[in-house]
Amino acid sequence: MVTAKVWVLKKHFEGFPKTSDFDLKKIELPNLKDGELLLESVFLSVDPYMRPYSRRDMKEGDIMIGTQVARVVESKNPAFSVGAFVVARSGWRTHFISDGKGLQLLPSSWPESLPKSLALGTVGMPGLTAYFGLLEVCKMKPGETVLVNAAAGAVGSVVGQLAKIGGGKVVGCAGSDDKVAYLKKIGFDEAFNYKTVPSLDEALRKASPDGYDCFFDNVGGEFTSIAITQMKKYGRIAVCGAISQYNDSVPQKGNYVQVPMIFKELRMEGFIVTRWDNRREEGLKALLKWVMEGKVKCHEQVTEGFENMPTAFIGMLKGENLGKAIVKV
Ligand SMILES: NC(=O)C1=CN([C@@H]2O[C@H](COP(=O)(O)OP(=O)(O)OC[C@H]3O[C@@H](n4cnc5c(N)ncnc54)[C@H](OP(=O)(O)O)[C@@H]3O)[C@@H](O)[C@H]2O)C=CC1
Ligand SMILES: CCCCCCC/C=C/C=O
Repeated sequence: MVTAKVWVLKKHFEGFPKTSDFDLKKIELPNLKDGELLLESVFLSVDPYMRPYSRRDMKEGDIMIGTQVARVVESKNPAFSVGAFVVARSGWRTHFISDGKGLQLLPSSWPESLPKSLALGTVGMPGLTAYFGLLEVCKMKPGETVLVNAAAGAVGSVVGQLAKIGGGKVVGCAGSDDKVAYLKKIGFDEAFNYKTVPSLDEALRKASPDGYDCFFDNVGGEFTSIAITQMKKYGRIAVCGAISQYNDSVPQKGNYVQVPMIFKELRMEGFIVTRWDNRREEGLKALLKWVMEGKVKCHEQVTEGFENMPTAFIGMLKGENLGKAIVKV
């Protein structure tokens, strides 16, 4: 008999999540039936989407949603052998039983030298978000200038590096001087700390006096209102995330987007990465290749211990992560 530890949403978040909104519980798992397998989480992901999706998809008492890299520890399913690693969407649990549906085996080409946790970051959902957002939503072309915010995070850091691979100029904004130094190290042409610049408008203008062809927006809110005025004619805005708004109890009121959109003839498109699930293999193959060639660098903010899941999640929302926020069980 295996005892799983799970984190449940004790109370829906009001404003910024608090550790008291979560409860750690234990669940006895039954013996396996034919076709089932027992998995043990090795790395778990904490992601911004958990904040808005918890309100939309969960009720109090539910196990927190989320993705992990897990190892098969027992199997009565011939498609999964003991010792294999999978990416699962099984929520915040140390152990779980699956019938195999929805589990994604790590590619057989996954190099031994590469941390498996990258399957939750650069070579996983956030990397795919950067890849399809830049390719299919921004439709970035060589020579264009790309702006990305939350640039030192899981998605943003990949966006900037892919824009460089694609022959663009890239400007990144992040919330600390260490993050800015990291962006310069991984090849961003311009980077600044949006929290300390006297004027965001001026900082954006200084970084690219001619304006921006593409804006990969991870933040929304006031940042977007200011950046949109500096788009070039026919610019494209990929609305990827709105993390500056996820914790609002009262919706923000900002400048409206219509006038700059009309006069600059902009295209602004929201997207969810799962739109390209049918091209997942293509995206992962490209990302894995660039990582192995050293063209895309990865950084992870690893929190040790399953008991620290809520702290890691809250820390990521506060901006404490450089690169992908991961919990190592
Ligand atoms: N559409 C889609 O399919 C997907 C969308 N997303 C979205 O992409 C965005 C980035 O996600 P991800 O890369 O995983 O997360 P990150 O690794 O970038 O972590 C979140 C970062 O957001 C920044 N941040 C937090 N609060 C604010 C704020 N009020 N204003 C500005 N920045 C803030 C912080 O960086 P800093 O220190 O720079 O402020 C923090 O480190 C999120 O909005 C997320 O919801 C992610 C995956 C898929
Ligand atoms: C791995 C589960 C599917 C994740 C989809 C994430 C979409 C994110 C939206 C905003 O953050």
